[in-house]
Amino acid sequence: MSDKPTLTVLAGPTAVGKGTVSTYIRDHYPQVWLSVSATTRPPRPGEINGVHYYFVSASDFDDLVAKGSMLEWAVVHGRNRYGTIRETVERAMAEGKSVLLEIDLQGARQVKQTMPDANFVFLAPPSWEEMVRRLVGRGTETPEEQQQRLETAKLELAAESEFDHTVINDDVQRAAEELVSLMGLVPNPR
Ligand SMILES: Nc1nc2c(ncn2[C@@H]2O[C@H](COP(=O)(O)OP(=O)(O)O)[C@@H](O)[C@H]2O)c(=O)[nH]1
Ligand SMILES: Nc1ncnc2c1ncn2[C@@H]1O[C@H](COP(=O)(O)OP(=O)(O)O)[C@@H](O)[C@H]1O
Repeated sequence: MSDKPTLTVLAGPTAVGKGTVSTYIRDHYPQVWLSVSATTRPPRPGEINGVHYYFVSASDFDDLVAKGSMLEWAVVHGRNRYGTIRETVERAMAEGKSVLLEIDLQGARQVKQTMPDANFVFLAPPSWEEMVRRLVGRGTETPEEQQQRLETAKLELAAESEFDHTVINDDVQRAAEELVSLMGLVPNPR
C-alpha cells in the first residue's frame, strides 16, 4: 500500500525551464516515467522520435484525436499541436509507476477535468525578469515570437493558484529534487 501520487502534471510559463527540469529528471531519476508526447512540430537537430516526442503528421494527429486516443491535447504557441497519448499513460499508472507529464496550461486544465486527483505542480520563475532573460538567452524564437510568448506567459502566471503546488526553478537540481519529493519519491543524495 502506498499513498504516493502516481500522476503528476508539470506546467508553467514559457522558458521557465520545464524542458530542462524534465530532462534532468529523465537523466537522474529512472524511477520516474516521463510521458513522451505526440507533436506535429518537426524534430529539431538531435531530437529522437520516441524519446523527445513522437513526431507525427497533421493527419496522424487528427486520427489520434478522432479515435479518442488523446488524454489531452492543445495548439501551443499558436502553431503546432501537442498531446498526451492516453493508453501509454494509463498503462504506466496501472503498473504503479510514478508518471510525470510536462505539458502546457491548456493541457493541464484538461487533465484536471478528467483526472482531478492527479498532482498538479506549477513551475515558476524566480522573477519575471529572469524568465525573460531565459527566453531571450535560449535564442530559439524571433523577437516577435518572444513577445507573443510573453503575452501568453502573463496569462499562464495568473493560473498558478489552480495548481496544488508551486516549485520555483531557481536551480535545476534543487527544483528537480523538490518536484520528485512532491511525487512521493526520495531525492538522490547530493
Ligand atoms: N498540452 C500539451 N502541451 C505539451 C505537450 N508536450 C509538450 N507541450 C508543451 O508544448 C510547448 C512547446 O514545447 P517544445 O516544442 O518542446 O519546446 P519549446 O517550443 O522550445 O517550448 C511547451 O510549453 C510544452 O509544455 C503535450 O503533450 N500536451
Ligand atoms: N534553473 C535555471 N537556471 C538558469 N537557466 C535555466 C534554468 N532552467 C532552465 N534554464 C535555461 O532557460 C532556458 C529555457 O529553458 P527551457 O527548459 O527551454 O524552458 P521551457 O521548456 O519551460 O520553455 C534554457 O536556455 C535553459 O537552459
